[in-house]
Amino acid sequence: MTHMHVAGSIHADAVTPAPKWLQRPDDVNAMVQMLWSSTACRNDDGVIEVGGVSVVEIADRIGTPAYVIDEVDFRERLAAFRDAFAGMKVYYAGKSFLCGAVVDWVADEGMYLDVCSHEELQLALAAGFDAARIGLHGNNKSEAELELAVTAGVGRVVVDSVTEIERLDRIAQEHRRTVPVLVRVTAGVEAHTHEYISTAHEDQKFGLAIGSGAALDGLLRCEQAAGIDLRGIHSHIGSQIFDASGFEVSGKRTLKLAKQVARLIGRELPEFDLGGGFGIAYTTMDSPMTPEALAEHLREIVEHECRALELTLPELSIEPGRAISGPAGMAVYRVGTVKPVALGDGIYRNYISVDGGMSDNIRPALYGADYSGTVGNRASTSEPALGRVVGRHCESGDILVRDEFFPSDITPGDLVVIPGSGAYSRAMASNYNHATRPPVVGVRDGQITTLVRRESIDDLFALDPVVSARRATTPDTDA
Ligand SMILES: Cc1ncc(COP(=O)(O)O)c(C=O)c1O
Ligand SMILES: N[C@@H](CCCC[NH3+])C(=O)O
Repeated sequence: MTHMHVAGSIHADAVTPAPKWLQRPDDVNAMVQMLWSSTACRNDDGVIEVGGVSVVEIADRIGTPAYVIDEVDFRERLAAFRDAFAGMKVYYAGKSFLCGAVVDWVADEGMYLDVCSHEELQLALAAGFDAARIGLHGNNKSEAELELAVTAGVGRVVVDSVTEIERLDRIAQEHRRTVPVLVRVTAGVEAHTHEYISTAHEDQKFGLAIGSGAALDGLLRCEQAAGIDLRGIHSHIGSQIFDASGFEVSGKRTLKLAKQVARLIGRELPEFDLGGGFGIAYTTMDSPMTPEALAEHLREIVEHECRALELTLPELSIEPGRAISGPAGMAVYRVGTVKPVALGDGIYRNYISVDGGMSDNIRPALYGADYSGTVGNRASTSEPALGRVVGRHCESGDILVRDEFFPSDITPGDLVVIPGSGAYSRAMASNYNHATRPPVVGVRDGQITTLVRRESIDDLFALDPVVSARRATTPDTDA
């Protein structure tokens, strides 16, 4: 077992018994509350409600598994970043979760949008988002993708290699445009997070390394490119980061590079993007910073360095994704089987199998990510028992919640609700074992709205020419 935490329930009076070191109800409640979106609560019947809708109603009407987004909470988090970072541009990182409704919410809150693929760019434009407020990322942007960025007039392209600089310059010139560009650099920082979501060390695919001189070379190439308007530097150190020290080191190294560039090109670069990566609480072991605290830290770091280097303060921007979409979402599953497995010394663990799994949340399998969970359809007074929520896929690593206390009377038909599921869950969902990807519903003021519909088996069959052809010629036996 890695560690214990409580996710349990939402109200102090119903909190699942906490470990000994966490016995003060106020502490428990505050930490547990952090995991959930702002309108989530357990109602008088012991059922979890969000946006004024009970998870029982959601499960009955929409089915399970389902992702549920608390619209009020999502918008509050957008606004909290916008206000805390006033004077800076806040780009919502669409990779964490993007759909038409989210594009609208980002636009309504007056914010910017970070897209990192041709498809995300197409979605944002199809949903009517102002191209000038879009930033495009990606380490291997295609010709078609860059062409769309140029012709649509995206606000900035963050370039990631010399090949891309040459490609973008050519495309921009073909269209007689000049494209605003930031150069993504790696500052050689070891961010305190999982290796696969750490992006500022130099031996990986993103960015141009400061240490080797590649970043300086890329910046100078951009400055000389007729199709490129070099605006500044971009540095993203990684994701699910709680500690500002990584930003401090990368800020120092990046601004030193900005100074060096300013000397060589005879002008200061007007923009600097610090990336995203701000951590959220998946369990009570995590303690995220507020947007206000983050803004203060990041401002201080940049102001201090600029003063020391005698640089004018550039226009700053950030790209939070998870910190906005993550806590706004929860996943709802139906329990299918409960299997107690003896661990020795009279201890057992309940393997709680639900109707989803690694196809709708790959993060535990991919990063060893830890989640919390609770029974959502009822409160229980039964003794807590150690549980592991597992999916229905053909993998023993198909785990959704590794260690959590659930009521010992948890039973098939119960609903398991997993908070913190708004980011990188639906966005990274797959069709493994031909699973159909779950829907995303928005809840607000007692209403359920489909944000992304559930995939059907017909959607999957339609991708398969053999099955499609045979179905077309086989009489319908269901009739
Ligand atoms: C360049 C860039 N910006 C922003 C983000 C968003 O990260 P997060 O969702 O952790 O805030 C990422 C993902 O790690 C990224 O690679
Ligand atoms: N997908 C990752 C973070 C995104 C990394 C993007 N550079 C996660 O679930 O934590």
